[in-house]
Amino acid sequence: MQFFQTLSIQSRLLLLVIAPVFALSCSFLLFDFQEQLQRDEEKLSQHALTTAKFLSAVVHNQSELHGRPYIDRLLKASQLDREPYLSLMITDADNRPLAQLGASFIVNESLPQQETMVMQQATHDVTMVRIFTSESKHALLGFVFVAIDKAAMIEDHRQAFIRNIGYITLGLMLCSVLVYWVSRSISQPIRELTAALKRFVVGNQHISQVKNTLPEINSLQTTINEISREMQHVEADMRHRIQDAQAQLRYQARHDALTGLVNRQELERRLQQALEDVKQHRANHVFCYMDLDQFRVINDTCGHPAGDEMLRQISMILSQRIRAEDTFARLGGDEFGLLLSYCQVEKAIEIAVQLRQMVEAFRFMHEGRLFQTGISIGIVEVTADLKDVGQITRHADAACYVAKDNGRNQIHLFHPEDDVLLKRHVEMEWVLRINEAIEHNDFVLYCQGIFPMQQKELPPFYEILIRKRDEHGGIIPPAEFLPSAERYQLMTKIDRWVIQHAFMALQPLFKSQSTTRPFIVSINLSGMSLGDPTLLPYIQKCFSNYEISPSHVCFEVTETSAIINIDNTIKLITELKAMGTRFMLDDFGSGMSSFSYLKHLPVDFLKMDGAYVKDITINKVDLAMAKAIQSVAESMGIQTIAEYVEDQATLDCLEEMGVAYAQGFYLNRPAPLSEALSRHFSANNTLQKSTASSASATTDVSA
Ligand SMILES: Nc1nc2c(ncn2[C@@H]2O[C@H](COP(=O)(O)OP(=O)(O)OP(=O)(O)O)[C@@H](O)[C@H]2O)c(=O)[nH]1
Repeated sequence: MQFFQTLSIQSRLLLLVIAPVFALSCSFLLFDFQEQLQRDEEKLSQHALTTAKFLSAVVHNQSELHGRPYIDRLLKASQLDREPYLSLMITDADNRPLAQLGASFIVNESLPQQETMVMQQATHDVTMVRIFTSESKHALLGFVFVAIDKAAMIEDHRQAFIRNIGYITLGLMLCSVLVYWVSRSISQPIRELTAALKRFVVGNQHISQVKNTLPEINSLQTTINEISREMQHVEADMRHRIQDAQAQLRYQARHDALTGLVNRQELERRLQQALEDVKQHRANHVFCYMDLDQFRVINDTCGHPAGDEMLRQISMILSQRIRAEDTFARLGGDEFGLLLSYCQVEKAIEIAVQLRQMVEAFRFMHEGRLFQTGISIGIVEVTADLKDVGQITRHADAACYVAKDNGRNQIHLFHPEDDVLLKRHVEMEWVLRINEAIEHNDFVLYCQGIFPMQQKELPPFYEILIRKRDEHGGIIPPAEFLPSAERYQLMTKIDRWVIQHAFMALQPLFKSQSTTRPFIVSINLSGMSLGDPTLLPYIQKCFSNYEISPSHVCFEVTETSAIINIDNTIKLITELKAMGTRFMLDDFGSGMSSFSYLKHLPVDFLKMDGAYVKDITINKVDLAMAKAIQSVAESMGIQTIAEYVEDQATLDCLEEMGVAYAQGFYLNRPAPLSEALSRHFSANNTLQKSTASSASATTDVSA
């Protein structure tokens, strides 16, 4: 059964049709062979007996044998000569042959006394009849023997049987060809369909097949052809949709959804091409940065959708004046960019004037009210000395700022001094934002661990770092706002905010858990705070308000700011140290006269400037500097801290040198204060490498 299941349709049909027919035919022939043989044998026996008796009667009626010629004629008349299996012999009383017909045979047995008898004689059945005289003495005249040659008869039947088997085999072979042809007409289309379906599976939807004469296969093929056609339609449809979607995505990626103008990314790409063109072929291109004047008035009085409508209308009007080879883009909000290709500055100014006039002449109607606006345009020529696209847009932005500053609805060609003006403007904006952040508590405290290397049982430090939250919940790094804060004397405010909020956050922890896993927080003080005489009482008040032990706090002062305010700094350090607070000299080694001032500053720790630590394993001078700092600190009983530790080799080198503490991305990255401290209480905070959980932090610039 198992074997049968593995056979193909063709093999199964051949097996089912040919094998039984062959077996049946052979059985039938065999049966027929035996029947025929038996019938012939009986018929011949009967014939032999009748013939023998006939001859014996004839001979008997003649009373004597009339010589050989008579007997021969008699024999001829017996019709035996037509029968191939019979032979006949007449003998005299002494069994000497008198006449013979057919094959010769010898009766060599002693003859029985019966008058008629059938004897088995080798391959012959011999019928014997005694011939007597008809007179009363009843004397024996002779014998008539009729023999059946059974061997010859069997041989003839056997050959006939073999011939018949041959005919049957031939017939079956023809039949096999027919069966093969029929089965092939079934299996072939199935094979073709299977192959087509396999191609279909790997993505070729063209599975149409030639028509087949078998109705069942035909119906299957028709169905599959229909599926194929349907799939081809679906595929073509899908391909079109995908192409449409891709085209739409490509369009959306390059265009502004509100106005349909090119967007900032596309404009920057074209600006890049223009810059390369200028550098390679000295082409003339001009870029204009345009900003609508007092646009927020429309938004505020008519609502955002009306503002959108106005932006759409102005975009449409200005587009009409812009040449096909130019790029007019919306950069966001009410800002537009215009790249004038192959255009001289004079011509660009002319175009800008026309655009400004068009905006001036435009009236926006909303709910029966008419609004008028202006546009400020900054122009910058794309020249080969410009570094990149960023510089082109910054210059254009600066020129536009000057145009606004000149009273709005103006055109201004970029001048290098404009950058300074813009920078100042940005800084002024930061002043506003920092004051707002202090008021609304929009700063966030982060911290980074500082771990002991020599005496691992010592408590770690956590340096408090400041970040600002933006309007979208993102985090702004301190490098963005601290320079402005320093320039506009906001650092004392920021330092106080940090001290107060760090103490507020740490108060419950110091109360409950500081004894189980002690740690020290390290807070940066700016140069401006060091010069502020009211800082000391402020810190003292915070210690008492938040019940923080001064021994849990360390203040970091930079070498340069300490030097500038040396007297105040020494006073502050001395007073706070008397209460138990520790001090750390930050960025040590960055100033020219670091060592000479060190002996005047009673600090507990020295933080080596990261610039030496970073390349300590590859730069011999840095290594020598670090060793010198370590050696001086050791001789003064001051412990050292190395920042910017970024790999194991640096860590090993510092440990071997005797540096007491290490800080850096290799150990841990800055993380929100609460997150870092909960890690402190849940983990073993001796020296350990940074983990993925702290990867959220950004590049650090200490506050
Ligand atoms: N309707 C609408 N307003 C937007 C969109 N994007 C930004 N704005 C608003 O556009 C205004 C841009 O104002 P600014 O360019 O900063 O200032 P202004 O009022 O135009 O004043 P000046 O530029 O100083 O002349 C802000 O009120 C934004 O809220 C926008 O897609 N649709």
